[in-house]
Order: sequence, then C-alpha cells, then structure tokens
Amino acid sequence: MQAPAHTRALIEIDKLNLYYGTFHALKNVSMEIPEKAITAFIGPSGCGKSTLLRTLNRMNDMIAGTRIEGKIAIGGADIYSKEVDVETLRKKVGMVFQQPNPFPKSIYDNVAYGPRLHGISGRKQLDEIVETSLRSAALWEEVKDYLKRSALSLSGGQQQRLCIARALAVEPDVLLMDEATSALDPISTLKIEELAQELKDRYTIVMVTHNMHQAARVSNQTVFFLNGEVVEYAETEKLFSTPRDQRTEDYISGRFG
Ligand SMILES: Nc1ncnc2c1ncn2[C@@H]1O[C@H](COP(=O)(O)OP(=O)(O)OP(=O)(O)O)[C@@H](O)[C@H]1O
Repeated sequence: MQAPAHTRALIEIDKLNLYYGTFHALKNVSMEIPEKAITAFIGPSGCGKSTLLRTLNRMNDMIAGTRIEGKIAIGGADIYSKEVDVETLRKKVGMVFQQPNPFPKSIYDNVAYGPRLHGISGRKQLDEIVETSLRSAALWEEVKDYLKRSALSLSGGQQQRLCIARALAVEPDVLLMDEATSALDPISTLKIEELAQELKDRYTIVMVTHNMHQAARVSNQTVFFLNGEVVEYAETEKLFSTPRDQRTEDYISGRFG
C-alpha cells in the first residue's frame, strides 16, 4: 500500500512476515509510511500493531524465538542488512513506550544520556541540546529551574514528555510511540497529542493507539490491522468517514474490539 501521493515515503515495508516461534504474528504486511506526518496503527488487542512498530527499530531482535521474512527500508536502506549497527538505527528511530520510563537520574542527565553515549561531552553543547530537546518536548518552561531534580519527581505526563525529549536529543528521523498516552490522564494525553502535532513537521511519527478517537484526532494516515494483517490503509479522514472494508467499518463503529 502506497503513501499518499503528495508525500514521500520514508519507511517501506515489503512482504513482511513475523513469527514468534510457530505463531504467525504479522502476515505479508506491505506499506509505505510517509515522512513528516503521523501514521497511526489501530486494531483490536493482539492484532500485531506493537509487533510491527517494534520491527521498525529492531526491538524485536530482543525477543528470543522471533523470526522475520521480508524487507524494511528506511530512507532507502535495508534496516535488517548485516551491515546495520542496531544502536545507530535506534538513534535514528527513537521510541516512547506505554509507561513513561525515565532513568533514575536527574532531568538533565536523562536528556544528556544519549548525546553523551554518542560521544558529546562539552558542557556548553550538552546544555544546548538539553534545552532544545526539552523545548521541543514542550517541557522546558516547567523544568528549567529544576534540571538537577530527579526525573522520578515529575508527574506521569511530564515524565512522558521527558522521554520524548530524551528520544529527540539524539536527533532521530522517526519517533515511534507505542500507546504513549494510555497510562496518562486526559490533560496530559491532550498535551502529548498537541506535541505530536507540532513534532510532525520535523519528524516522521508512527503511533500505536488503542484509542481510535486519538487516531482520528491526531494522525494523517491510519492503518487498520486484524489478526496480523493490514485490512485498510488510508488517509485518516477517509478511513473514518468512508472505510472501504466492512471489517474497518465494523471496528470503527464499535461493533467489535
Ligand atoms: N514475545 C511474544 N511471544 C509470543 N507471542 C507474542 C509476543 N509478543 C506478542 N505476541 C503475540 O503476537 C500477537 C500480536 O501482539 P501485539 O502485541 O503486536 O498486538 P497489539 O495489536 O499491539 O495488541 P495490544 O493492543 O493488546 O498491545 C498477539 O497474539 C500476541 O499474543
């Protein structure tokens, strides 16, 4: 399935199959994900949304017994080729999880962690990166006077924005969000949704969400999955107003899932 005509595909997934042992979790998935836009993955529990998301920065490598067939290219480069350095890939393809997971370190050190790992040690440069990343994650104003405080002293919503700042600090191209708001209250959720809208001008965002209203509110494209297969992929407005497939219609009208 192609990216909408007016955008350039950054991620190309071609005939992807993924197996957990003998369980066939993703079945012949092909799609193009456009750059600098938000693409949402929706579908009932267990349909393979998170599994597909994890293949995009090879988090599935960490799950024993997982096997994949097919190809994923980002920016034209096969991310499963033998030459790929997975750490470099994960720098380019950052991820935010369901539960905010800041390190038990200061706010500053959380954001500086990635840049330091990649060899940046100058105080001035790190200060700049920390400020820029926190500003991009809409957190700077709230924490600028408390950078030495533990990240764990922040609220859940602030912690999640800190995790986004931490991902942005290493200058990714892609930001993966795996149900990044499902543990948050409605106001924090709204903040993250607004933030995603701002970030999409600079980053390619792929989000898994249980909440189809969120997909409808936030994303440009939506992909509907069922039993490891892509049922429908369309511009979000189209998918929710005039779905092509009866199963999509049944799902979005709340008949199952
Ligand atoms: N590590 C694993 N080992 C074996 N099976 C797994 C593993 N992770 C996921 N699965 C199975 O693969 C299928 C897809 O799971 P996945 O988590 O991708 O679905 P999902 O659509 O993201 O669901 P949810 O919305 O509940 O998170 C499910 O049947 C799940 O039980």
